[in-house]
Order: sequence, then C-alpha cells, then structure tokens
Amino acid sequence: MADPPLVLASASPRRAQLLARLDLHPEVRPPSVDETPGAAEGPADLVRRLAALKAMATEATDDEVVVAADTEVVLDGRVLGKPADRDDAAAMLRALSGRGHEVLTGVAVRHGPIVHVDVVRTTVIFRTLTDDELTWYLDTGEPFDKAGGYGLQGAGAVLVERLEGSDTNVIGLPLAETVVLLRHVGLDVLRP
Ligand SMILES: Cc1cn([C@H]2C[C@H](O)[C@@H](COP(=O)(O)OP(=O)(O)OP(=O)(O)O)O2)c(=O)[nH]c1=O
Repeated sequence: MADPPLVLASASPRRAQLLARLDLHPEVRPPSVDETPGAAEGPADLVRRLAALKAMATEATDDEVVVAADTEVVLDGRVLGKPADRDDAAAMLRALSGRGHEVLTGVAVRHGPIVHVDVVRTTVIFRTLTDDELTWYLDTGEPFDKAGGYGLQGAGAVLVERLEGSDTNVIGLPLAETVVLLRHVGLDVLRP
C-alpha cells in the first residue's frame, strides 16, 4: 500500500530542510494560529498546545498525515520571544552568554482526528561572548527573526559551547522523535 501523503503545517523553511534530510518532501501548508501564551501557561504546556493547534488548524484529507511544531527558547523558566530590535537582541544574547538555557519543541502528528504530541527538551550551553563577538553576530542580521535571538543552523553555531540532547530539536523539529510519532499513525519513514 502507498504511504499516506505528508503535509508540513509550518512556514519554517528549516523544518522542511530537516525533513528533506530523510528524503521527505511534504506539501507545505502553513496554518494561521494565535501563538499568544496563556496567562499561567508554562513553556512545555505552551509548545504542546501550539503544536497540536497548528496540526488541527491545517486542513487535510483523511488520508493525509500532518506534521506541526512549535519551538521556544527558555531561560530560567521564561520564554524568550523574537527580539524586537538590535538592543533587544543584544540583551537576549548577553543573557544567554556563558551559561545554559533550554530549547523546547512541541511536535504534533495528526491523521484524521487522531493527534499524537511530544515535547522535546535540549540544553544549549553558550560560550562567554566578548563584546566584539556580540557585535559581529548582531551584524550578521541572523538574530532578528529568531526566538532567543540566534540560529544554531547558521552562524549562531559559533556561539554554542555544547549541547545536551537533540540538535534538530533546537533548529525546530526533533527528527528522531518525529519519526516515532509518524510510526504511531502507521507511517514508517525509515523502512528500506
Ligand atoms: C534557537 C533557535 C531558534 N530558532 C527560531 C526561529 C523561530 O523564531 C523559532 C521557531 O518559531 P516557531 O513559531 O516554532 O516557528 P515559525 O514561526 O518559524 O514557523 P511556524 O509557526 O509556521 O511553524 O525558532 C532557529 O531557527 N534556530 C535556533 O537555533
């Protein structure tokens, strides 16, 4: 039997690129959802809810399988959003410098009314950044459209001393865990 067609419910090119590593080329169908956190909502609940919401908000036929995700950067329990401007990005990167923070991604896989969700957590430890390094990184322009103000997939890799956990999780889609969720809906993408 042919595999069900895959739909990626995300506008993020990074997520499509990660799936392409497994030779998966889903149709991209970005949903429009309100990503405002609830008043008392913790980061893990937030990414779980938003991933499921994105998967549910994306129209799909009964034979399609939808993948959606939400990634947040968390420092001392607080979610860092996308920096508003250069000063904000500099403040975020200073706060991240020389210590660890967490990146949480919620992943949702939907087949018809059935939704399976997982939350994956990676610890990222930054090097201590000098003022020159900080200015250099701000000048790359990379921080501005990114939660936490950096991108591990780009020049931001140079800011990181080490990672504990999944690197694909930090970039926006934990591949190993996504493969497991796809198996839950009967799609084994690692089959020879
Ligand atoms: C830490 C880190 C964050 N990011 C950022 C970019 C985004 O701001 C954030 C993920 O935001 P999301 O809201 O999860 O995704 P998105 O807005 O890019 O797309 P969609 O909602 O349609 O799925 O992660 C990286 O790209 N690389 C990294 O290493």
